[in-house]
Amino acid sequence: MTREIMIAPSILAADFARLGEEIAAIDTAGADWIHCDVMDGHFVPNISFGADVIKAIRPTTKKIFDVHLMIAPVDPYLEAFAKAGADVITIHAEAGPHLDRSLQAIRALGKKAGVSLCPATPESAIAYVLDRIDLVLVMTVNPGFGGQSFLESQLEKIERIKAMIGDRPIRLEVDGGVTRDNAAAVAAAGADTLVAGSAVFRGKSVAEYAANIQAIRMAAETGRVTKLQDNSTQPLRVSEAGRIR
Ligand SMILES: O=C(CO)[C@@H](O)[C@H](O)COP(=O)(O)O
Repeated sequence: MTREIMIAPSILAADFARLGEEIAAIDTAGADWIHCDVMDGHFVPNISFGADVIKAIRPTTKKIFDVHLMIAPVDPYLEAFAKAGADVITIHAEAGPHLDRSLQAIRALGKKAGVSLCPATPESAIAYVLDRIDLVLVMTVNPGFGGQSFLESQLEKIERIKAMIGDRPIRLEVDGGVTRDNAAAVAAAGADTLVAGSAVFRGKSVAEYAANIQAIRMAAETGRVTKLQDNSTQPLRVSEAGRIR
C-alpha cells in the first residue's frame, strides 16, 4: 500500500526560547506532524522536555502531535502525555518491561500507538505486536541527540519492516539524520513518514523552513534531490491537515 508522505519536523532542533513561535513557523511552513522528542537522561544520554512542555505548546497548532518517548520506564507517564495532547505516542521496544502491555495502554487512552527500534535492534522485536500498533519508528541514528549522521545500515531494516507491515494500516516512520539528500532512499525503502530536525530548522525564516520541508518532501515523493539554491522556486504543498492514514 502506498501512503501519502508526511513530514514531521523534530522540535528538538528548534530554538527552545521561542518554542511556540517555532512551532507556529513550521506549521505555516508546511509541516504535516509535529515530532516531539522526550528524553529522560536514563534511557538516552540526554534530557529534553516532558509532558508539561507538550501541554504548554499544544495550543500553538492543530497539527498531529507525534510524541516519541525515549524514556524508561514508560508506563507511569503514558497518561500524562495523553492528557497533555499527544496524538501518537511512540515507545521503545528496548525500554520494557512489557511492550505489549504498554501498547495496549496507549490505545486504551484513545491514542495511536507507535513502537520504535534503535539501530541495533532487529525488526523481529515487533513481530508479535503488529496488531497493536499504528506506527513503527525506525531510528536511523542512536537516539539521544539531533544532528547526527544517517546510518545507511538501517535502509535494509526499513525494507524488511515495510514487508512485515504488508497491507496493515501502520505508518512507517524514519528518524535521525534525514535530509533532502537521503529522503529519496528512505522513501524508496518504504518509509512514508519522515522526521527531520536539523534539516528543517536550518535557517531562520518561515520561508527557509518551508523550502527545507518542501525539498525533503519532493525528494521523498519523486526520488529527485532539490539543490539548496533551487528550492525557493518550488511551490509549497501542504498535505491535508496531516491526518494519520
Ligand atoms: O529522536 C531523535 C534523536 O534522538 C531525532 O528526532 C532527532 O532529533 C532528529 O534530528 P536530526 O537528526 O534530524 O537533526
